[in-house]
Amino acid sequence: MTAELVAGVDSSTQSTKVVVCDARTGEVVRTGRAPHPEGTEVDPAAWWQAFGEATGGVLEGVSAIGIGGQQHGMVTVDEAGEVVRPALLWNDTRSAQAAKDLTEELGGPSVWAKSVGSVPVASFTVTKLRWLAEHEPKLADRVARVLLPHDWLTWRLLDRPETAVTDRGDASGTGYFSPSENAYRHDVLAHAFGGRTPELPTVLGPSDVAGHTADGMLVSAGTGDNMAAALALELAPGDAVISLGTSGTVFGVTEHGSADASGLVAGFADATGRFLPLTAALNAARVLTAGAAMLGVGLPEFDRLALSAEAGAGGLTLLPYLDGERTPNLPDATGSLHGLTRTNMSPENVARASVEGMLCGLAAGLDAVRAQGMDVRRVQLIGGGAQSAAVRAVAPIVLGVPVVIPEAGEYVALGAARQAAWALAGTAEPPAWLGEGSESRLELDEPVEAQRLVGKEIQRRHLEARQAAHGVPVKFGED
Ligand SMILES: Nc1ncnc2c1ncn2[C@@H]1O[C@H](COP(=O)(O)OP(=O)(O)O)[C@@H](O)[C@H]1O
Ligand SMILES: O=C(CO)[C@@H](O)[C@H](O)COP(=O)(O)O
Repeated sequence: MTAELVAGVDSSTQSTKVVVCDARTGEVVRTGRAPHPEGTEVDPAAWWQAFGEATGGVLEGVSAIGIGGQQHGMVTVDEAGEVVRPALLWNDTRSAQAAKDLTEELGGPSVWAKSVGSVPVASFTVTKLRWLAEHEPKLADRVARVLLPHDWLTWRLLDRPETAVTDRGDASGTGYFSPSENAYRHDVLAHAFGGRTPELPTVLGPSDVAGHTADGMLVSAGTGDNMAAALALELAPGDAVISLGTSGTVFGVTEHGSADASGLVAGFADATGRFLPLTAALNAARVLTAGAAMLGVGLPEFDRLALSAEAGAGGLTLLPYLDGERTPNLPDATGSLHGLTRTNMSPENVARASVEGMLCGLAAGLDAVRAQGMDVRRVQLIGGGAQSAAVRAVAPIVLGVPVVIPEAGEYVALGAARQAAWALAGTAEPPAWLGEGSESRLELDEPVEAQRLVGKEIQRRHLEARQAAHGVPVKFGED
């Protein structure tokens, strides 16, 4: 008997990735991939083209497909179904002032955290709509529908039906959806968008069917990329994920939603009906690629340099805010290197400080989700940056908890495929895909006590440098 096949798509910041899996076991039988253009403002047509390239020749015999996508991006569509302007992505910081204004206008951080689970920063769709209303009002007037990247791709795949769809996970990153009430806050949207009330996609349940393509493929609801990764990893209580892609995210699945008035933790929904408290840094894997480019080497040599330096980089501390920062909320920040001396100024130490600086931001994220009541006993490290040997060596030291690397895989695409298999099966629970396969996870060496102390010292220096350069208060261990 031939296996029934499902496909999952990850339309992330830098590329589209596709996996085709056996619907029963999750075994990957085919893959595809295509790059996205650079920039924080992208014509969605480029994602559609990348989707076509990545799926070309790969979807034969596939019964169902699900799309996971980068969160928050603002896709605006007019009455005729045409895109009004290029999408503003999650890492576009031009709406930072709009985020501040909206936070004040609608009652302050705790009111926002209680009503939509998160305090808006420039990443959230709602702030991008405010920016559009203020800076491009004529274009704003043309907007008939607002979609997220995964909503728009699903809608295109279904040949632009009258009603577009989304899911609770991705909707929770808009800033106008309440994960605890499971309902849009149309009032918040109208306020932000100067009284305009564009149509929003219908929010489907976790295993609902969005529709069928012209050639009969079932399409599932799809979700945001972090929610899709959580679905693939079948997270248990005590498990946190750190994803090192363009963004550096820290998240776990919880039964109860979070409402962090400090704004560090976003109180998202997950893709199973539960919740996904998450911190997101703007600077992750690209800190390593930028570091390697600056030193004039490739990634393997960059890793070798970082690994040949001592832990602590001879006293160098890199604050890696190369693209501004979101957590902490420093949209206009730039990166900086602290503690340079004639003795420690070497390529090895700079490479090491880049890896340590990136991971210190994520360690602060772990402390923030813990402060929201998340139990963190272990970290699963995923995303492109988790392939780095230097990251694998430094992560256990800086994060201070056991770290595992799941078997190499595209976890966002796998989660989207698992959702498609779930919708296809029509069962109460998603198919169990990990089973025995999870044994192939790589458990990284746990640090000895001396390394743990060095890790704490590296983090202390990071937080102190951050305070000195950006005035963010040091709350070591509970940041
Ligand atoms: N071995 C490696 N060392 C460091 N970074 C890597 C390595 N392999 C891939 N990357 C980086 O990972 C990033 C892509 O990761 P990915 O999770 O696909 O990102 P995104 O989901 O944001 O598109 C790129 O910046 C790439 O340079
Ligand atoms: O904004 C967030 C999470 O809130 C990002 O995590 C985006 O969802 C993009 O993810 P990557 O493309 O970096 O994986």
